[in-house]
Amino acid sequence: MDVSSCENDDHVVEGVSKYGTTLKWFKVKFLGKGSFGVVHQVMPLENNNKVYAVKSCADEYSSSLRKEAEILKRFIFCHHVVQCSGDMLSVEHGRRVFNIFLEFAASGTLLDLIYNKKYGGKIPESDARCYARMVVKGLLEIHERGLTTDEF
Ligand SMILES: Nc1ncnc2c1ncn2[C@@H]1O[C@H](COP(=O)(O)OP(=O)(O)OP(=O)(O)O)[C@@H](O)[C@H]1O
Repeated sequence: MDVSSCENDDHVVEGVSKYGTTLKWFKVKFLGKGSFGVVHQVMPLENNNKVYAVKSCADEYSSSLRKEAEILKRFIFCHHVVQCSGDMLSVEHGRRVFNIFLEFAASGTLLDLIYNKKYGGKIPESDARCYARMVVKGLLEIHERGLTTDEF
């Protein structure tokens, strides 16, 4: 797989999948950083109606992110688990980068939501009940598909 010809612009990235398909995407903004990578809101160049959250890390340190992608792909069509629609390799600043394409959650994580302007650190009980229900439904879907903590 040759990804060395990919574009090297700060905002436009070209990725290639393991099947050889290519996609160019535009980094709209930085969303955050976690233990395994950095996350950007992105838009495919040829489809401006789609928005994804792309989590990326250097390919040589991508084993955890690859595992995350493999686990998420088992939860396709689960409404309460963030959807992963694939992964691609790109080259940025001369380095191979592993990227996973996630369903974009406009409000970010539950923690982001708690501290946003709307809630200012405290979620009212009625809304908290709704979020708790969503978390429990997600957990149920995860258990139904047989994921155990041994696989992490
Ligand atoms: N699918 C998404 N949609 C929108 N924002 C996201 C999405 N995934 C991650 N983010 C943003 O990027 C940040 C980093 O996410 P990431 O999943 O890498 O780490 P985390 O889950 O917050 O922490 P850790 O990896 O340490 O458990 C999040 O805090 C969130 O603000």
